Amino acid sequence: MGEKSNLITSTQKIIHQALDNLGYDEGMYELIKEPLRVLKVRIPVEMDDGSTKVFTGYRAQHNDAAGPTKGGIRFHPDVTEDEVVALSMWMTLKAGIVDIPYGGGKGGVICDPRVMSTRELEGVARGYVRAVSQIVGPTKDIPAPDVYTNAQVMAWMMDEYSVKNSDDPFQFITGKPISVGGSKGRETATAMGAVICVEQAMEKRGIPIEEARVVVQGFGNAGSYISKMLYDKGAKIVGISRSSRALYNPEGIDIDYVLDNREKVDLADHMAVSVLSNEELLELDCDVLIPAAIANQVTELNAERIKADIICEAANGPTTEEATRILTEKGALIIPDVLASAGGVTVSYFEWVQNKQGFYWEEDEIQELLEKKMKSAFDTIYDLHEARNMDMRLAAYTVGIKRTSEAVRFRGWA
Ligand SMILES: NC(=O)C1=CN([C@@H]2O[C@H](COP(=O)(O)OP(=O)(O)OC[C@H]3O[C@@H](n4cnc5c(N)ncnc54)[C@H](O)[C@@H]3O)[C@@H](O)[C@H]2O)C=CC1
Ligand SMILES: O=C(O)CCC(=O)C(=O)O
Repeated sequence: MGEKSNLITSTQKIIHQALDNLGYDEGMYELIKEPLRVLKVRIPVEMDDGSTKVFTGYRAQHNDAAGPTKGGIRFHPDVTEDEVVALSMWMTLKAGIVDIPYGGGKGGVICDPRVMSTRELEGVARGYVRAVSQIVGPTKDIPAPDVYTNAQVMAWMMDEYSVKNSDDPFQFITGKPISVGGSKGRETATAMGAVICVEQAMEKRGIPIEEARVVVQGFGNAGSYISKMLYDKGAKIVGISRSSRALYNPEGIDIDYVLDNREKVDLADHMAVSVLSNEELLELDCDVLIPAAIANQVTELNAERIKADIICEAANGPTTEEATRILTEKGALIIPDVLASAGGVTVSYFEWVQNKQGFYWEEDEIQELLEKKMKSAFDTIYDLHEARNMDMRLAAYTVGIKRTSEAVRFRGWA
């Protein structure tokens, strides 16, 4: 069994424990341990050289008892069905944690946008929507951005959906550009949610933000805004990375400079005391480590050497089960992915609501609502972790699975 399959088995194990905590029987677990639906699709795309390439994609719908399924679509060469399945289960947990009326869904296409032209990327985006069109829609399953997909990709997807569904196509997908029904604050929402959690955790650990040394892995949508927000609040960002390499400077990296120059100088090597690998980055001396890239980064192979006191999982699935055990035993406070990265889906929900009502809120209103949801979610999970002496991940799963399991029971499905 590969590493990705471990994503499913470890998720199932914790969901099982969470359902036990809530007093459910095996029947509930039998239903919830797997998605209700998984669709595999083939997407033919005409490439720039005139050839046709067929891409493989997936859409998993974990459970829609509590509402339509919801979750991002990732374009990445390492996408697998197992990964998409695990990601859809985590989306159910996120929706439960921030208390919004969705179940979990997730999609992915095996492709590498870094080596594709804009035209080819648009072909994959539109082809994916045509391929999954039977099972998605504003009342069934609402996609959103994830790794290597962004607002432009969401706009192409919405436009493709509008070809066959001309009524209110904005409600089909979230994370869109503002001019086509996007929400203010969605682009920064995942980062803002994670930063709110980091601040709450620092308070618990007595670390003043101005004294905090922070390492962030990944400098995309989540990682770059997290770095900028914490930098603006006075934290020292001592390490950052992209897939190719990482920068370290114990005196702190000028994040404004990196953001202003990222196209020109990539990750601004000259600002670093050392240029490292992504593996070395994770082991740097710091107070807060924020994996914000891909899954399976902190494992039993490096967990002992992780020095951070707080690990905030802005990425989905960055820490394995064994690594969670090692870090928890070492006394680290883990803010699990299903909590730390729930800001994105929260503001996606606000976007969907705004699309439905046709009235749009200001950014400060969105941020206020997001802050309220994230703070309340953090407090509920942290209090359960303390009161019942369970690790933060199990506490988060216990809170997160409640909404869907209750909906399943009320509907008589299990
Ligand atoms: N964008 C969103 O709203 C949400 C994103 N997330 C999660 O946050 C994480 C990052 O997503 P985004 O920032 O949206 O993606 P993105 O595509 O904007 O950025 C991904 C970043 O990860 C880096 N990366 C890719 N492969 C890597 C590797 N092998 N080693 C180290 N770094 C690598 C890339 O260089 C890039 O900096 C993912 O796990 C995603 O599922 C979670 C919730 C919502
Ligand atoms: O914004 C959304 O609906 C989903 C975001 C997502 O895919 C995630 O939280 O992993």
